[in-house]
Amino acid sequence: MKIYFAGSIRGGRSDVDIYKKIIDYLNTDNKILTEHIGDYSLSVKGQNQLDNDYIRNRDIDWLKESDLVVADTSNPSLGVGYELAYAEKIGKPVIILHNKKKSQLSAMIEGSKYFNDINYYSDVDEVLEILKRKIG
Ligand SMILES: O=c1[nH]c(=O)n([C@H]2C[C@H](O)[C@@H](COP(=O)(O)O)O2)cc1CO
Repeated sequence: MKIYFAGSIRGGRSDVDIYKKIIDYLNTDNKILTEHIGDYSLSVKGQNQLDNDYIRNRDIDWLKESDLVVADTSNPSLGVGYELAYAEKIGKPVIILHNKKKSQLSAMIEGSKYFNDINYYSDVDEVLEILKRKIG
């Protein structure tokens, strides 16, 4: 299955360690289209060697191509919010992962009936357990 993983870049990189573990776990039996999100060397500046319109159009193409969107919303990110709204608009299945110790999830996500697979976790073991249960 092709999975679009969404996680914060310019919104802040403090959760990169968790993104990397999620991506590595999911990549064993699936294809993660957005592996760069778990790259430790990618800073809060993002993929600055690329034009913003290139990044946006590439990511929307990947989102459309994916079978499933998995988003970590713990670190608020405009880009992740945009991707989630886009996924809702085109009817893509979405699994949301949210570290309850880190932040309160936006009402725009929690308040949308479309997002009916929101999973709260408190550490990396728990997030991997959730993915194992849901995806395998
Ligand atoms: O360089 C980038 N590359 C990229 O793929 N993105 C996408 C993927 C992430 O799921 C999301 C992160 O958005 P933000 O940078 O606003 O936190 O946007 C975002 C940026 C920078 O905004």
